[in-house]
This record gives sequence, structure tokens and C-alpha cells, in this order.
Amino acid sequence: MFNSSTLSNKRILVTGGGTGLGKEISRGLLASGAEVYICGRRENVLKTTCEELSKDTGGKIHYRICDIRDPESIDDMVESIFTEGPLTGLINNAAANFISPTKDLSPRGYQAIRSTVMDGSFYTVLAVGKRWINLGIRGSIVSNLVTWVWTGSAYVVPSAMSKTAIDSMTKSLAVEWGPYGIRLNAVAPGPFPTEGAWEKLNPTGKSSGATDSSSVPMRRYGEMPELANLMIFLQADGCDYLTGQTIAIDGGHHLAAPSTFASLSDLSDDDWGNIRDNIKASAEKEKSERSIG
Ligand SMILES: CCCCC/C=C/C(=O)SCCNC(=O)CCNC(=O)[C@H](O)C(C)(C)COP(=O)(O)OP(=O)(O)OC[C@H]1O[C@@H](n2cnc3c(N)ncnc32)[C@H](O)[C@@H]1OP(=O)(O)O
Ligand SMILES: NC(=O)C1=CN([C@@H]2O[C@H](COP(=O)(O)OP(=O)(O)OC[C@H]3O[C@@H](n4cnc5c(N)ncnc54)[C@H](OP(=O)(O)O)[C@@H]3O)[C@@H](O)[C@H]2O)C=CC1
Repeated sequence: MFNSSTLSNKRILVTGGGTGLGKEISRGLLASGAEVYICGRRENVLKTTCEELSKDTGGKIHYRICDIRDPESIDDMVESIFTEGPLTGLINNAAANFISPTKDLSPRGYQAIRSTVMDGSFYTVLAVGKRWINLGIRGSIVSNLVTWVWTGSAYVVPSAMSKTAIDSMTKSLAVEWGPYGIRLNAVAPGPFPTEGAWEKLNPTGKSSGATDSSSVPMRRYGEMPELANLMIFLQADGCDYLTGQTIAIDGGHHLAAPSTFASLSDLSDDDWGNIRDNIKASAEKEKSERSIG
């Protein structure tokens, strides 16, 4: 669909690029000629991904350890990248999420998700955007959202709220920063199974609602190159008039069936207890590998 020079001269930061969708998006950007920076909190994960993607694509990829819940950590990262040369693109991909009855969420549980998805994305956009404005550089920002920005979703309320806030930021800043030549768009993927998401959203292994491919009109999950191609298109030159849009890539899921967790209303308190234990075990394992945060 694209060639190895579609993104030549582009320098793109992918937050959360060490794993899952961020890693596969980075693979696509590199294969299209972009230089890529990825960030996250686990140095071992970032280093391994850089080695793998550099070997597979022959592209230039670098990592930064950064906790996007901390605005200072973001600003330090963006400053150190711009010292090597200005970015031309940003993909807001890092996120936190888990399924839980909303009544059982503590303030810290809510904040863990909001501070990553809403605040982290906003502060990253601000750190990159203000440098572009000062330097007179045009750029493309794409946020990785979810179709809950249109439907909402039970049992993942902090995520649905925070992603919707970034949808609103996308539309608002497309207007405010349009005169500077800065574009903001977003994508809203349907289910693309990843270890990180499935351990937090499908911890029983029994797909339902949002993680169920049988209710997708195309009767399958999304494939990583499909999402990577959309990201390449949104980072490439050629459709610069495209801004302020959120594009679903979900096989028609949200138009046909609840692409949400509404069906979890049938679970018992015991089921939820087991789910919480499974999610906490996954989170603890990831936490033990963190270099920051
Ligand atoms: C079609 C599908 C659409 C999918 C759309 C979106 C998908 C995604 O976004 S998937 C992304 C999945 N990846 C991640 O979540 C990676 C990052 N995750 C994390 O950092 C952790 O998993 C985290 C979210 C739990 C946060 O970790 P940390 O800040 O280290 O937090 P703690 O473990 O200390 O917990 C903070 C707070 O949260 C409460 N909590 C944790 N798990 C649960 C749970 N399952 N149910 C309810 N509450 C939970 C925890 O108890 C803490 O609160 P306090 O007890 O009050 O201290
Ligand atoms: N998988 C799916 O089906 C769908 C996913 N999405 C969206 O795609 C994106 C990626 O999800 P996915 O790949 O599935 O999940 P992952 O768990 O694999 O990715 C999350 C990434 O974010 C990073 N991250 C989390 N918190 C922070 C933080 N505080 N600072 C820096 N980095 C952080 C993690 O790295 P580390 O832990 O090392 O910090 C990890 O690399 C998310 O925005 C998600 O909402 C949207 C719709 C569907």
C-alpha cells in the first residue's frame, strides 16, 4: 500500500511503542522510511523491541524511558528528542485500562487510568505542539482511541471518559493549531488482540462484547498491518486538509453490536473477585519490570 520512502524525513514519537499496537504501528512507520522514537516505563521491553524492529526493518528506532503520568518526565523526554532533531509526528498510544464495576473503583484506581490516558496524552501533545509552534514546524498528531468515544462503555468507565476527552481535544486543537499547520486526528480501533489489553479486559479468556470477534460484521479481529497502514496514511503528506477527525477501524463493530462490555452485567461478585485477582497479577508482573513510575 505504501513504499519505503512514504515517510522519509519523518521523525515520529509513538508512546507505549514497546508492546502491542504501538510496537506494530512502529514497525509499519519504520518500513515506510520514518525514524521512530518509542517510550514506556520498562527499559527491558523497549530495548528488546528496538532491537527486533531495527533488525526486521533496517530502520532507525530509539527509545526513551518515560512515565506519561508525570508531565516533567514527558517534557524531559521531548526535549531530549528535539535536541537530536525535531519530531514531525506524534502517536498518542500509551494507555492504562482494566474492567471493573464502577462502584468498586477507588480514587487511585480511577486516577491510574485518567492520569495515563487523558492527562498523559494531553501533556505529550502540549510538549510536542508548543515546540512545533515555537520552531514554525508543521506536524501530525494521531491519538489511538476506541469506539467508546461514541457509545460509552459499562465496566471501563474511566477509560471511556478519558478517551472521549482526547477525542474532544483532537477536534478543539485541530481548530486552534490549524493556523500553525498542525493537524490532529484520531483512530478508534475495534478488537486487535494484544497481551497487554487482553490480560486487563478479557482475563477469564471468555470473549464477550468488546473483545468478541463473532459479533464483528467482518467476523474477525483486526490485523496489525491494517491499523499500521491507517497510521502511515495519517502521518504521510498528501492529505494535509484532513484534520479534526476520529476514524473507526473496527470491521463495523460499533455500528452493528455492542462493542462494549454491557454483557458483563451477568457476572456475579465471585466472578468479579476472580477477574480482579487475574488483572492484579498481570499488573504486578508488569510493575516489577518498570524502570520508572
Ligand atoms: C476492543 C477492546 C477495546 C480496548 C480499548 C482500550 C484498551 C486499553 O487501553 S488496553 C491497555 C492495557 N494496558 C495497560 O493497562 C498497561 C498499563 N497498566 C497499568 O499500569 C496497570 O495495569 C494499572 C492500570 C493497574 C495501573 O498500575 P499502577 O498505577 O501501578 O496501579 P496499582 O496496581 O498500584 O493500582 C492503582 C489502583 O488501581 C486499583 N486497581 C488495580 N486493578 C484493579 C481492578 N482490577 N479492579 C479495581 N481496582 C483496581 C488498585 O487497587 C489501586 O487502588 P487502591 O487499592 O485504592 O490503592
Ligand atoms: N488492543 C485493542 O484491541 C485496542 C487497543 N486500543 C488502544 O491501543 C493502545 C495500545 O493498547 P495495547 O497495545 O492493546 O495495550 P498494551 O498494554 O500492549 O500497551 C500499552 C502501552 O502503554 C505503555 N504505558 C502504559 N502506561 C504508561 C505510562 N504511564 N507511561 C509510559 N508508557 C505507558 C505500556 O508500557 P509500560 O508498561 O512499559 O509503561 C505499553 O507499552 C491503547 O491506547 C489502547 O487503548 C484501542 C482499541 C482496541
